[in-house]
Amino acid sequence: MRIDVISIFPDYLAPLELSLTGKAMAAGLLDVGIHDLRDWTNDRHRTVDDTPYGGGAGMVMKPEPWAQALTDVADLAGRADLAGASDLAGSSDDTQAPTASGTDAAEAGEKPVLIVPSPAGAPFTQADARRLAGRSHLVFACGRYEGIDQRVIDWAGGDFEVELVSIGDYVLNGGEVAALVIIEAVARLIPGFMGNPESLVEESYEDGLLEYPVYTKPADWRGHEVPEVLLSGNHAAIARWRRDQRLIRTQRTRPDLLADLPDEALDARDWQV
Ligand SMILES: CC(C)N1CCN(Cc2ccc(Cn3ccc4ccc(-c5n[nH]c(N)c5C#N)cc43)cc2)CC1
Repeated sequence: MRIDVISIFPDYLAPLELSLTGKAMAAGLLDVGIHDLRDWTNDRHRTVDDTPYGGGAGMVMKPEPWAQALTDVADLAGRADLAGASDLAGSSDDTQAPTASGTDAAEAGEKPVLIVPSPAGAPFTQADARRLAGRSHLVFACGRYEGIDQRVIDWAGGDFEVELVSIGDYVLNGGEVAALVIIEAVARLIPGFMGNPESLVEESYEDGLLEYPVYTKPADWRGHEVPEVLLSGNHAAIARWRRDQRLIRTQRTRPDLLADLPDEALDARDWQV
């Protein structure tokens, strides 16, 4: 998979080089290009914003730099000679060979997905992460100010599959944090990304239930003891206890998730809180 991120604060995306994402890049599972939108401006002040038509507070991001940046970045999956890409770990120069997936996708005519974090976006879910993990080229447009001129979104539909997404019902100052969240949620689902794929199976939101509580040594910590069943060695009882804990936790914290589950998933046994 290739991921490109365009932002006026490219350093915001530096955390992608850490931990698993960094390892995935080094392993060639993931190619990440971080781009400064100002590289596609033509004036001395590298201007990316202007006052809003119709008046109102704040500034709006100009369309032309975005259109030029997106056009160049869309080609990246198929070409390695484009300047402006400050590719992260695993390939610091611009001559990085395009990833097979990226090239194949471009040749196969698969459009890159343009993900535009926005307060007006559709809620981003685990199902979206799973879906996007199957794509070859994701491009993130990280806006700032009052947002990006709407005509960019309308224009981009020709070369991209455009998705406006929101990571939650709270207000951020820009799209970079959302891009980091979405990239982490997606990248960890790329085959080979997580050391132990088993750890992806019983996860919150994967099957509609929150995960069970976890414990480690010591068995008695400041008078708080580990539930006895977990020390019993009875794997069937442990599995049943964990399942019950997931149901109890979900009912307490996210009853809305229970409503979406098929009856057979709710287990006839007595687990109600
Ligand atoms: C002046 C007056 C009337 N109002 C002023 C606030 N306006 C809404 C408004 C609010 C903040 C921003 C800042 N911003 C710029 C790009 C950008 C991308 C994502 C997000 C974002 N916020 N929350 C999320 N879950 C997000 C995601 N994903 C925020 C972004 C942009 C726009 C509405 C108008």
